[in-house]
Order: sequence, then C-alpha cells, then structure tokens
Amino acid sequence: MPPVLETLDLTIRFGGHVAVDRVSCAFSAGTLTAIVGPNGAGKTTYFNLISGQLKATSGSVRLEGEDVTGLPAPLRTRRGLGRAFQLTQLFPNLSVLENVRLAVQARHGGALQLFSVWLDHKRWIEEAHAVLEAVHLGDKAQAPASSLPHGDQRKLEVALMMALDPKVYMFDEPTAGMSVDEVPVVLDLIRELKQRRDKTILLVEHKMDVVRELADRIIVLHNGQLLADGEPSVVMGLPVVQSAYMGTAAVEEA
Ligand SMILES: Nc1ncnc2c1ncn2[C@@H]1O[C@H](COP(=O)(O)OP(=O)(O)OP(=O)(O)O)[C@@H](O)[C@H]1O
Repeated sequence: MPPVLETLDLTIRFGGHVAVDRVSCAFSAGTLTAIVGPNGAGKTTYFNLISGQLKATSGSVRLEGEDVTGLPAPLRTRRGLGRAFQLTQLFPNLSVLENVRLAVQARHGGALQLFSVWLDHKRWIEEAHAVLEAVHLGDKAQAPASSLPHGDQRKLEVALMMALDPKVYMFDEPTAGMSVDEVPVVLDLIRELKQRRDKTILLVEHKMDVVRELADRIIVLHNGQLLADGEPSVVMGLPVVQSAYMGTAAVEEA
C-alpha cells in the first residue's frame, strides 16, 4: 500500500537557520508515529510544513500520492490533513456545539439545498453532540467557546478535528496544560482512533510514557534532521538517541 502521507527532502530555513532539514519520511494508515526530539528540534515546524501553515523552502509534501506542497492550509485540510485547530480559528462567541456543528457541516460540504437544509441541520447537530460526548464535553455544549477553561479548550480542538474526520490526524502535544484527570480522556480518544486502523496518526509528545504506550513507530528529530526512525523499542535503545534525546529532554522533563 502506498503511504498516505509522505515528505520528501522537506526543508525550511529561517534566515541562516535550517529548522527542518531534508526530512524524508512516509506515513501509512493504521500507524501511530510519535515524533520526538529535544526542544527546538523542529517537530512543530515539521507539522506546520505538513499542514501548510508554513511554506517549505524546498522539498515536498505528498498526500495520497499527490503533491500538495503548493496548497494553502485550508485546501490541505479539505484533502484530509487534520491539524488541531488553534483557538483563533474558532468562533469564540458561538457555543461549543455550534463550533463543532460548523466543522461537521464543512465536512459534509454544507450544501445549501433548501429542501434538505432542515434535515441536514438536525443531522449535523446530532453528529456534533456525539463528538462532544466522545471528548467529554457534552455538558459544555451550550457554553460560549471562549469561556472554556484551558483543558476543555484542548478537548474542543480535538473535537473539531474529529468532526472533520480527516485521514491524517496530527496531534501536537495534545495533553499539554491539561490536569491529571483530563489527560486520559484525550489519550483514550487517540487510542480509539488507532484501533480503527484506517487513520494515519502523527503525535508530537514529550511525555515518554505516553509515547511508549501509543506509538507503533518513533521518529527522532534533532537540529531539524531525521536522526532515527523505527520501532519504539529499537529507537529508544539507540545510543545516538540516548545521548541526543534521553540525555537532554528526558532529564529536563524529570
Ligand atoms: N517562524 C520562525 N522564525 C524563526 N525561527 C523559527 C520559527 N519557527 C521556529 N523557529 C526555530 O526553528 C527551530 C525549531 O522550532 P520548533 O518549534 O519546530 O521546535 P520543536 O521541536 O517543536 O520544539 P519544542 O519541543 O520546544 O516545541 C527552533 O530553533 C525555533 O527557534
């Protein structure tokens, strides 16, 4: 099976600094790949290049075999690249439910055929409710999105991504800033997505216990370069990874 997502020599320079340096990597459906590396290694920048938030200096991004390097972020989203929304992309004064409903509607194309609009609207709202239940935000459905505390906002980001039902899910530290009791909700969702076997999941995560439990594969970025790539047990044991990653970031995390 051809990879769902592929980067080929993907590179971005900021002035003289090469933040992502010729990264070639392919990602297949049914696989959760954790992207790890010390602070400043280029993980988020790599995500931004894949999702289209940043424009590559050179190299390319392919989605289902098609070159999407020239496409802006919204068109990549439409092709099935799911990146957690930033809060600035929400409608802060609309309710949590309405925000998710809009994402559901966008996925269905949102065609305004008058005879079916009422029926469709009802269906979209039902779907939005189901997504909110899945992320344990059912009781906040009517709250304005802007009023949610931080942990709930992160859950809403995941809900919006799920509502779009993308082929590729990109999670950038999805549990950062969450309280201890909120973390399992998001991890359970990621686990469920993984069990569906039809999704390609990319996860940037500093918490190594989470990585060990969820990842089928780990890639290590260091100074923008792909340092290692393989099964978690193998990659975590590589001396180069021990010194480049475990020796720095893990100590900082501890
Ligand atoms: N817009 C930008 N302009 C200039 N430099 C940038 C920009 N974005 C990122 N960088 C630099 O690129 C490098 C990679 O940053 P990036 O945020 O991708 O690292 P990271 O691996 O995600 O780090 P962390 O784990 O701390 O989130 C860093 O040196 C950062 O300062």
